[in-house]
Amino acid sequence: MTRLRIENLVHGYDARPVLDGVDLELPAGEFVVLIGPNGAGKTTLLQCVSGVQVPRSGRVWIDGIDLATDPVTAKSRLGVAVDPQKLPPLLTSRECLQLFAGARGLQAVPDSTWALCDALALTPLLDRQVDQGSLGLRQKLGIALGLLGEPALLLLDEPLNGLDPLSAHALKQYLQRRCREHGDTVLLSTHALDVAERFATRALLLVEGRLRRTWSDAELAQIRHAPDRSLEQAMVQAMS
Ligand SMILES: Nc1ncnc2c1ncn2[C@@H]1O[C@H](COP(=O)(O)OP(=O)(O)OP(=O)(O)O)[C@@H](O)[C@H]1O
Repeated sequence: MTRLRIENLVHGYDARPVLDGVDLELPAGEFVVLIGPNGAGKTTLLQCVSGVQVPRSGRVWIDGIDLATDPVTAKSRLGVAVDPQKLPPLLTSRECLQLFAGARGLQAVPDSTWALCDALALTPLLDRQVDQGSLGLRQKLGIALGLLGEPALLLLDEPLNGLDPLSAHALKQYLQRRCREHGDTVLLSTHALDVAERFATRALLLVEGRLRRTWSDAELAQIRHAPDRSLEQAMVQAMS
């Protein structure tokens, strides 16, 4: 089953082109890491898939549903981390989770979300008001809220920035499990190349709005097991 299909996606801001004809097809169960230099268009690409940006042209299907013609159903399959700046400041983290669960049509916050809160060391802080939490805490809450209800396609834009190493590791393991055990698909942008090397089943290099290079699961495994090779080195080669 194809979780995400993108066809000839073009987007830009004012007269400036940013995405220059992106084609992509991601099957169920893939953990895909999007890498590329600053300004390559990674956030813009994720925002075109999540519907935050309306592309100038091209099409996006989520679980076979056209984002342009049936955005409500398409977005119901999506999990997108909530921006820590946009969380309700006066609610506690627990109240935010309950509110978002209701908005997703759930009777209660699912056990899987509480388990993620545990893994991210968020549980002891759930009754603290959002505006009294650290940025890292708000970021963890934004991730837990975005992944609530076990959506099939998870879009995460630099989710590891600001997370302590233990929480970052727990999140990577959680995402890997979602892909392996539930057949969910993750598309995660990052500058942390170890995520691609150690956790991903595919890495994509975006340069100037175009997908320049893809590393398959087998290629990533080769890089992982060769002491003299690294994705950093492979990325530099692909860029030159
Ligand atoms: N809202 C916006 N209005 C105008 N230009 C924008 C906007 N958002 C992004 N851009 C520009 O689009 C280009 C791509 O930005 P984008 O944030 O998608 O890149 P990125 O690959 O995510 O970068 P980074 O790795 O630095 O986060 C950049 O030149 C950026 O300045």
